[in-house]
Amino acid sequence: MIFLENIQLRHGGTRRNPGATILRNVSLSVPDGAFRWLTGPSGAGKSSLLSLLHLSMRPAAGRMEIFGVAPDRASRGRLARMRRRIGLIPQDYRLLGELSVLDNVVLPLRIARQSERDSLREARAILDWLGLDGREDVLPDRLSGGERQRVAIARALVTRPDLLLADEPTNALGEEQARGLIGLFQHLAHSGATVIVATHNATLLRDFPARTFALDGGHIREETPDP
Ligand SMILES: Nc1ncnc2c1ncn2[C@@H]1O[C@H](COP(=O)(O)OP(=O)(O)OP(=O)(O)O)[C@@H](O)[C@H]1O
Repeated sequence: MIFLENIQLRHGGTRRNPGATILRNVSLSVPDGAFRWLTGPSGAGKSSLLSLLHLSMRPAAGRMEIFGVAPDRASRGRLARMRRRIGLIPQDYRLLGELSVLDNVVLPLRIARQSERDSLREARAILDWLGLDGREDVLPDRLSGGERQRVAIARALVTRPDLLLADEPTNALGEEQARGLIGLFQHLAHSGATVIVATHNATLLRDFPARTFALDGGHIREETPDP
């Protein structure tokens, strides 16, 4: 369960200068096992909201709970454990350039100290599903944009996160791949994960109807009901 109440988020603040307000009075709740779209014009605050939910940014004001825990009251160790339950597909992928495709995808499992054999098996299986078999040993800068995006997707999915945050996860993919991916995300939600996907893609929004948060100017302009 995700719960935000009157959240305010600022970027680039210092002690003297509080920085620009990016999110204003954002309140929302998302139950476990729900799929939600997040949409809105460029600069509306979608990536910032995902960073907040990824526990990469702290709100300047408001109340927040992820997995029933208020991050501002959690210990450092607890925060780290919460982060490990969250998968993020960033808009800019953030792959490690000196690591192969396979090592980028295995890394979160190594950090979680899973057995190396199981980790490699799981990473290979997900790379296969994403059509990246045969690309395991390649460095990210030798990949196409769509391949890079699929590596970022594999890295987020390999830990089987309880909360999956995806920032424009289909913008470098073909139509067929994009539809397959959203189908997979909805399947993950049916299996109990909470999935939030930021997109501008009107075709996907139409073809995969789900409750949608429409952000505009840093606040939720509209929350469409379940279709
Ligand atoms: N590190 C930063 N420092 C200061 N301002 C920032 C920073 N990152 C983003 N912003 C500002 O925050 C606002 C929201 O940006 P954000 O990237 O969250 O929007 P978005 O809805 O994801 O946009 P897009 O669809 O273009 O990705 C914008 O005005 C942006 O300029």
